[in-house]
Amino acid sequence: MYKIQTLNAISPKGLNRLPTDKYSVSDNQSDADAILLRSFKLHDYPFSNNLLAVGRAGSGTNNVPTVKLSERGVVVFNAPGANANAVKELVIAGMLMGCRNIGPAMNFVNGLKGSDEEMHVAVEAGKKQFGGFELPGKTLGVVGLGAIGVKIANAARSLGMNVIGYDPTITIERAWQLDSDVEAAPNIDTLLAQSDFITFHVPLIDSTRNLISTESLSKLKDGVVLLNFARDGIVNDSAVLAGLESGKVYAYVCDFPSNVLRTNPRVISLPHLGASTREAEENCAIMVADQVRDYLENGNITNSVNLPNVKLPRAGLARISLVNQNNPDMLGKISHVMGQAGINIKHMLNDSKGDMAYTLMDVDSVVADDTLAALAAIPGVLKVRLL
Ligand SMILES: NC(=O)c1ccc[n+]([C@@H]2O[C@H](COP(=O)([O-])OP(=O)(O)OC[C@H]3O[C@@H](n4cnc5c(N)ncnc54)[C@H](O)[C@@H]3O)[C@@H](O)[C@H]2O)c1
Ligand SMILES: O=C(O)[C@H](O)COP(=O)(O)O
Repeated sequence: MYKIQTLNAISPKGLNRLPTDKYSVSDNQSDADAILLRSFKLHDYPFSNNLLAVGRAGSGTNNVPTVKLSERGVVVFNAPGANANAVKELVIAGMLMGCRNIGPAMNFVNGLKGSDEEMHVAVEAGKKQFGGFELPGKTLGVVGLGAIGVKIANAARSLGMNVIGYDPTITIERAWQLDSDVEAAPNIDTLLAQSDFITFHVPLIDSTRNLISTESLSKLKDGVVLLNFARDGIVNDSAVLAGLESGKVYAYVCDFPSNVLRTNPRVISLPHLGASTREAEENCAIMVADQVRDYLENGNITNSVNLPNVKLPRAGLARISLVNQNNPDMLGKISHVMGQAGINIKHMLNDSKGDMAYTLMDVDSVVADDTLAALAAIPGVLKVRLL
């Protein structure tokens, strides 16, 4: 029986992929084999020695201590693209809310008093304060052309916007998905200087902190609408405040409220709602549950952020799975142990990702405990399982 610890509410559609005869799923599990979570901050979590996998039912993994887990040979999965449409829809809504002054206009109406007749008079007299502008012909800058950024760029094109994108590490798959009229910015400064709207869809890492800062503010067009549905810290709140006060920034729409900006009338703050649709929650939960299950039962890895994709159809009597450091001669040492035990390797797949590597072997013999112990004793081997 595999023990699964949930640390956030995970859609039952996903949890149902883990059959009850093989899986015990609970929010109060000791010695879990796997953890499923959303935005729970895992950095100080006491991991059990049994832990094999962490499944983030979502995209961003900055709440997961991936380096620490890699050192323990734990595979970290996420659900790339599974909530991208939900974020795309909210960003399009955010652009419209920003340029049509929907937040201040709603506050104005909520503050009206008197009879309906008096209200109608006040509405007609007051509405001119909230006149806005339209999307077609304006330029949207998309920073980060991954699962979400590409969808937003394409949607904005279909709304008649010009789109400029910046992503120095765009994948071939995403580039194929991108509308051919999306222009590639050679650097972020070009994008900042040309855009009427700028939206961020990058992970929070050192190089993406403060992409909008007091220094970069001067590079923006006057009256720009900024959107941050990526992470707190990518846009600097004090810089936005200065931009709003000077008129450089027309509106700021974000998913990460702060006290500096929350009550500013030109700011729309949402409670981290980007992925909170029924569809996205189900997609993420199903994707991550399937991936974790395939890893626990078959050793196959799909969509891991710290290990390579390795998938091998089952063949043979037994399967050995090894997580190891990406050091020279690891395969030689592994093959040597198998040879010493007189075990012929029927199929073998090995691949690496950064400092980590992964090996799957199918064999036609019974594998004794001392062979597994000899594999585990190879310096650099972090996890060995017989499946
Ligand atoms: N608000 C929400 O609820 C919500 C939902 C999903 C994702 N997110 C956030 O959005 C981020 C992006 O999500 P995604 O699913 O599109 O991820 P993704 O991995 O598919 O795309 C991220 C893209 O950013 C690019 N990138 C990395 N560094 C960059 C840089 N310095 N400049 C420009 N581009 C850079 C990468 O090459 C990649 O193409 C996530 O990491 C997460 O933090 C938020
Ligand atoms: O990175 C993500 O997928 C989002 O920020 C969604 O987070 P959530 O699952 O906590 O809503």
